[in-house]
Amino acid sequence: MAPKNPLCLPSLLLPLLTLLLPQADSGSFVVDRDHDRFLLDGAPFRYVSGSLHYFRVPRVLWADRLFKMRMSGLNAIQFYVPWNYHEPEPGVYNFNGSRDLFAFLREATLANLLVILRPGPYICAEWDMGGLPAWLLRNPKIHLRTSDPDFLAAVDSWFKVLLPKIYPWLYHNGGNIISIQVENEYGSYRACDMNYMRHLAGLFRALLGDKILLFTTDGPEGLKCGSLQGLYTTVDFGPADNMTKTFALLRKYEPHGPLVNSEYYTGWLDYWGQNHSTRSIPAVTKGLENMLKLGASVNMYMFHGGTNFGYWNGADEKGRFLPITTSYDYDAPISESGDPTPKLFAIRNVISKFQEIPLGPLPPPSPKMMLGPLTLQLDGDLLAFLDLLCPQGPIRSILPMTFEAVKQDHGFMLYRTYLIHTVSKPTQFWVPNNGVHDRAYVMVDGVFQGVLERNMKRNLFLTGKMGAKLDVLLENMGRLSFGSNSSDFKGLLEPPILGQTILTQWLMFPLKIDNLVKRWFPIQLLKSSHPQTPSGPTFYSTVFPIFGSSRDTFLFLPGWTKGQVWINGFNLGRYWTKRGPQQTLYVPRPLLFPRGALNKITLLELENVPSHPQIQFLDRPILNNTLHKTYIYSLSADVQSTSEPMELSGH
Ligand SMILES: CCCCNC(=S)N1C[C@H](O)[C@@H](O)[C@@H](O)[C@H]1CO
Repeated sequence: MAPKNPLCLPSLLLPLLTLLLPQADSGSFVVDRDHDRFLLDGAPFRYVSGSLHYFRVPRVLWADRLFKMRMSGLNAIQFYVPWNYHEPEPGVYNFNGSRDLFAFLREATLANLLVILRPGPYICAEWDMGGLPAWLLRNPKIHLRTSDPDFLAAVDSWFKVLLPKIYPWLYHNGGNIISIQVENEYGSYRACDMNYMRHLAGLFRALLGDKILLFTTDGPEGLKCGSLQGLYTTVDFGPADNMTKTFALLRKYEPHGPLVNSEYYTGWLDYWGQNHSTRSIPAVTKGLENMLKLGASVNMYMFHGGTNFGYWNGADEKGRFLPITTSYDYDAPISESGDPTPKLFAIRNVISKFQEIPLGPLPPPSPKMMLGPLTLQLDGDLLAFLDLLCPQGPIRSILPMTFEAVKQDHGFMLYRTYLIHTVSKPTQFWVPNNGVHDRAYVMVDGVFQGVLERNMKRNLFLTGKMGAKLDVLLENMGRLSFGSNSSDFKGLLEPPILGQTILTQWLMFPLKIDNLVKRWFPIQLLKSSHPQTPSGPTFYSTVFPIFGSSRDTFLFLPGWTKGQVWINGFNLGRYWTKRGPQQTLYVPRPLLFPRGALNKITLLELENVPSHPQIQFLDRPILNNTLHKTYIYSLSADVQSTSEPMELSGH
């Protein structure tokens, strides 16, 4: 399967040498401007493609998802490469396990699917910082997505590692990659720096050779600044947009060649605290059929969304900071748990009018598991484990430092100071210039006082004796992934104020929570000898066996407020039961140990624990908490509805 590099030449030399060496009769994928179409190996070709993101699906499930996409009638897939997923630190690269994108390319080949690759460097995708690594912000003056030499140096260094690895996978080299996108909707970015786009185009050509089709994608309003001479221009729009007008606009940039919609939205993303997004089947299928009738090539975004595991979700800012939910179900044709939906069959039916569909049935939905309720034990307040969570000890500074300044990219950091005088009357504690990025959980001498949140007007009043410990746990809820006009630094961006006093002399504790949870697994911590009354961020856990085989399931946390979950040491993602709309977290079956082996679940609850610290595993997702109200009453009378009304309120 490995594409051609018969002489095992140094990967950087390959593109140059292919210019000299006669090419074996390898494949070709080109634009035929005379007939407004693509040609694949000389024959007319139209792709019907779907997006799925390997970085949102456990590796053992890739083949399953790709098979279902092929059986849906797709002949290609499209996916991004998140830079921050593969270069966790400058010069440190990770292409292993679920980050082995070359294994994913191999699986796509086995599924008989061509590939449209989108390596960025910026990808948006509701992914943390749109795929750009947070360590870029250790240089606070860097101008992202511009010809800023510091930014370009990091981009060059990354692409000089990635693109030579991609080169053998190009279609004309025997691989399955038929086209490659440069940047992502650059026309929607304020900078509009054509030197940057030209630099990228030159870099891609130098490292990938002159045969691969390079293209750009923009919304209609972005075509002016996002397109570039020498890169094939494509557009993105959804079912509610005017296809005729949008393609007419595209023709101003590509008078000849195939019409391409690189992102036809089959659904949409979800934000914590907002209604669950859906797109209707008739709207989606009508728009798809109209484009296919025109002979356009279409990529459906998303065909399978998957999950924002860990801390990987991004965020948007629309007057308010809006983090993306853990579920990236996207109301896509293949559900978050990999099940074909009615939307998939409707789309498959449309495709069958235009091209051959593989014979045979779609696999049925996977069997699901219900379990519980399970009661969790209190392991202890987060503060009780500070030495283990920050073994190297705190960083001391007069003013608070950002996550980036202390080289903590994701998760949580504890900021500690001491009251220099007694505050006997309730006194306002706040951070000027909206400086909480993104949520602050405030404790005085270990007693939880409440929460401050970015872009949310909320007052918090404290009292405390001179010398009392003031702890502020800062949660990074994910970096802006779209349209941000400035870098999204995380942490306490300004020194907090208590009454009239600016608080200085801070200790910063970057918290390695994932390392500790992994160390705790699989043992069950001894019950804390002195049962505390939990206050503020607190760890809970339990162990449980699954008899028989493990199955997909959905973790439901009735009565819990907000926090993070780990299953067998794997960071499943964030929950925010109190805010919704997502009420359950998808648990992929490969994460669970079958046949009686003990599984361990650990929660870090950040705010308030229910009177009964229980969890359940359900056989269906709850992504729209109005559904939750009806469903939960049919589940069991003793589990009260926990979510608030849909609009943002309270915690
Ligand atoms: C609120 C819209 C955020 C901007 N994103 C848009 S328009 N989209 C285009 C973008 O290219 C893609 O990566 C996804 O981010 C998609 C939305 O799912």
